[in-house]
Amino acid sequence: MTEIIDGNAVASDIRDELTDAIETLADAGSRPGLATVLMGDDPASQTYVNMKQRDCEEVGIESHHVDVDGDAPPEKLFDTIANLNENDDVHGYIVQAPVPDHVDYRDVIRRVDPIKDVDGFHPENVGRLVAGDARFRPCTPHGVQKLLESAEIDTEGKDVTIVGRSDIVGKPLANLLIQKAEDGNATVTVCHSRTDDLAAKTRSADIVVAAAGVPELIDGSMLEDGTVVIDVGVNRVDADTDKGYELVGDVEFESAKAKASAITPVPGGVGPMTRAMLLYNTVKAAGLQEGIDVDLP
Ligand SMILES: Nc1nc(=O)c2c([nH]1)NC[C@@H]1CN(c3ccc(C(=O)N[C@@H](CCC(=O)O)C(=O)O)cc3)C=[N+]21
Repeated sequence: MTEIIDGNAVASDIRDELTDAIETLADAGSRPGLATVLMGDDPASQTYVNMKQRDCEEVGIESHHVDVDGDAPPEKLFDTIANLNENDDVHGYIVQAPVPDHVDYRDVIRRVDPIKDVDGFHPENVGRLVAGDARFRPCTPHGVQKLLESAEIDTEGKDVTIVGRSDIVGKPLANLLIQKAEDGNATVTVCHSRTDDLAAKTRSADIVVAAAGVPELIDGSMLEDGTVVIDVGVNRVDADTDKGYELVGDVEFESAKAKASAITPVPGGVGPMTRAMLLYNTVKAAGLQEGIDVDLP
């Protein structure tokens, strides 16, 4: 039987455990605060921002939100960032990607105070992660590690094929999984759109992580029996539903499930974990900034 790894359940457990850490902070007179910044009106981004606000309420994190007009000059966004850097009630914040085309996301990230960079995207935090001294693990890669751990899937000595080389998933996850650590020690292959013979790379893997942003790129014919399949894709494709779209992963679920020993669904797999690990980083940020030791899950 193929195990369906339930991201909603694992994320919920993590939120429960974070509640204890948030109580420790409260006893010391501090309440963690998370802000989201959204420039423009991308509908998917608005959905995520709303979900993050609900998550915060559930665990007792104060949530803040700033909207920036999509047509505003980049300086408008930079001013928002400067204000958040100064705001002691905000321990962490994220600038939702993508930003409009006239803004360079790299210029944005560099302005975020690294101690408040709960996405883990600032060059200082990227450098620390690569050096094996991570402060904030990027939320999606960290969520993938926690999902594997929850399903008792050991990465030590395993061949992991990551499909996708993004700065927010593929690259940091590859770095985390090769580290000399209990949740690392894997042999990692990173594939991308220019990879020759992708199927050969996925077939030779013990664990496949699909993070290319291409709907149903990976199907069962590209997998050997017994593979663990982690689907990071959250693609909105037009469909005849109430919302006018449906969410589709980077994995063709049914054919992959027939081969996999364990697989994550979309929705309900990695997505909720990304949000849970954002709360985790916010609690960690609050502990660091307030000088309070917190126990993290
Ligand atoms: N600065 C920044 N940080 C991010 O972490 C970031 C970002 N920008 N831009 C966009 C991507 C995407 N992302 C998701 C988070 C949660 C779900 C999620 O919770 N998905 C649910 C369902 C969502 C739905 O119903 O639409 C699920 O898969 O079950 C998905 C995608 C964070 N991102």
